[in-house]
Amino acid sequence: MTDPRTAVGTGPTVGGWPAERALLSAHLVVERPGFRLDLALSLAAGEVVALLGPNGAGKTTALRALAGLLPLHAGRLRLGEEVLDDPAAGIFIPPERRRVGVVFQDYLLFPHLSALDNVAFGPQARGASRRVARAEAARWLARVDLTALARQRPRQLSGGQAQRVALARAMAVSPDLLLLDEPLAALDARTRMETRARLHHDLRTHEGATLLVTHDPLDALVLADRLVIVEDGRIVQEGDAASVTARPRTEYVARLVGLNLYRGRADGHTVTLPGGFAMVADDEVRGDAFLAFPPSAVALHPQQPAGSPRNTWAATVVGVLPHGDHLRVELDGPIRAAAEITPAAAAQLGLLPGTEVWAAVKATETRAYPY
Ligand SMILES: Nc1ncnc2c1ncn2[C@@H]1O[C@H](COP(=O)(O)OP(=O)(O)OP(=O)(O)O)[C@@H](O)[C@H]1O
Repeated sequence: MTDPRTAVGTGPTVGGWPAERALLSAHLVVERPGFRLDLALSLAAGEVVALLGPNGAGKTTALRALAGLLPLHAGRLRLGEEVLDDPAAGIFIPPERRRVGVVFQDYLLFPHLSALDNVAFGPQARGASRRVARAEAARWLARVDLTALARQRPRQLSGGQAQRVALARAMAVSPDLLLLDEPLAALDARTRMETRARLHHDLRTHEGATLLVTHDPLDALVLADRLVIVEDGRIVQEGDAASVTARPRTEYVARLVGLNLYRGRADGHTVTLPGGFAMVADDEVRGDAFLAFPPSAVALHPQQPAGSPRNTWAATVVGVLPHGDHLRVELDGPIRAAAEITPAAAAQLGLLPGTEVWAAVKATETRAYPY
């Protein structure tokens, strides 16, 4: 069989596959008062994609449209060989007839049913006999290591266990598309870490495509092969974690990956930012460009540092916040920037809101790239 990844084609690709060969191919257009979702999404079989974005970006709307809980106003949704939604052609397949499994944020387990019957619900709703559905459910519970809890009701389960029952329930219908809406958000930090590792393992064995909606960059980085970032109903950036974190293209993405990011005009190694402040970067770019550097690259001094080929500027401290075992210092000046320094350095500088300092960043720690 020809590997579609090596097939010749000039069209758009998804995870290295031509988009027309993707398992899921969707153009989702949903209109709401004051909001329009307009996203093109393609997912390959076995691929895990994280949909990330700020509040109100349209992530849940996209997930609901894929599940069939919201009809498209325009566009088209194909999963495998089947068109699930195509308003222009008058096609709309209801949720229960889609090969789609959903894990909702609060899991939505039936409180009066045992874990086993919760998982058996899907296969039974799709026509399996009670006996077959329960056998199938037992197999799925074993797969997520919950056989011992099969008879428990949801209120007798911990958050992590309930999450895994919800996952088993979604997977028990052998979905071509698995949708996870903030699957770890309801868990405390410790359970979250363990459950994330479990989920990573379980998703690797899922043969269909998986779309994960999350706010948490760590979930996205650990669980997903590819990130799709949505702002105001549109995709603003997509790619694997390494390329997105190396070259953020919006302020939201820069904050997500913890970088200072600016837009300017580049002329070789110099990037001039709005307001006229110019910075020197290692990269050579011409024309419209992004300039990015991590807060950890910003050194703070009481006086202007002399004699080094650095980017330096006078700044005013506007805030100091703990950040892990460091402090994050918000600076105002010719540019707004965040610096990350040790508590010892902060004490030496006597940093308080209003303190005047000099900031310095080496050109070698500053990246410039076109947009
Ligand atoms: N039931 C609804 N009726 C009308 N508008 C809605 C409804 N639900 C959401 N919206 C609007 O649609 C837009 C997208 O919301 P959505 O919930 O999809 O964003 P989100 O990215 O999932 O946000 P969050 O991260 O806060 O869950 C927002 O402007 C929201 O106000």
